Amino acid sequence: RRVRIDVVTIFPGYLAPLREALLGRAIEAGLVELGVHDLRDWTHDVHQAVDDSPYGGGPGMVMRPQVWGEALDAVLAAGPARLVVPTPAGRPFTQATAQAWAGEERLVFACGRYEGIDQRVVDSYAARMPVDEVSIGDYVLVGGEVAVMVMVEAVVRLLPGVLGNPVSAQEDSFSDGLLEGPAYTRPVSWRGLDVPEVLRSGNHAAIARWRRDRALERTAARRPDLLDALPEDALDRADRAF
Ligand SMILES: NC(=S)c1ccno1
Repeated sequence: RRVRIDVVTIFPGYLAPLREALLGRAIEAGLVELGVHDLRDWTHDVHQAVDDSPYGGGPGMVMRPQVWGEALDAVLAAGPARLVVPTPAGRPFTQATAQAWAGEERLVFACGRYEGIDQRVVDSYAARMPVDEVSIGDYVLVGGEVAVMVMVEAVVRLLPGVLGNPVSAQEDSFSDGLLEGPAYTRPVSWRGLDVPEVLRSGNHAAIARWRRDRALERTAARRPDLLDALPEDALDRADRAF
């Protein structure tokens, strides 16, 4: 099953890293198809204007609906898709979002400047297809391109055949609702710091318990909100003892 991903942007070169390394290999292996389109290809004026000043006044510029409408009509002509618009004003993009989108056949990402795309673009397409305005975090970027790369990587790594070891996608941070704990590899001692004994004990129950305790400890310290969001039965007695 291949996924088709299209990205519309005024900075197509910004998306070049998607063709590197793991994602590049997934594209070459035919696990994912990637199309990057320059929004300015759908302008008709000599200045290739893609934005204009906002009605109601205020700082910055807003991206023009006509250009976006022609671009998205052209890209969407290839078939139904989920339209994704990265924006700081969006719903949070999480691992659950990535899991859900990994099941889609087609994703189209519209990269807008931070000041945004004329709302009528989202409103007109939302009438006939799924449209998600999502945020990768509470900070402001210059445009949506970096956010699209984050989301494409989070989705594509979940596709069958992309990760060498698919189990790790299941055991990701967040898959059990907790942050992952610390990881270690050789040498046993490095700059006076030793690998925790238990990890070399061969006692798999003790190792699992230690790892769970470290995940609970880290989650409580860094992301208490994730602990609060855990379902009632997620923590067993040993967890609670922790
Ligand atoms: N936080 C997100 S998704 C964003 C897009 C543009 N600027 O910030």
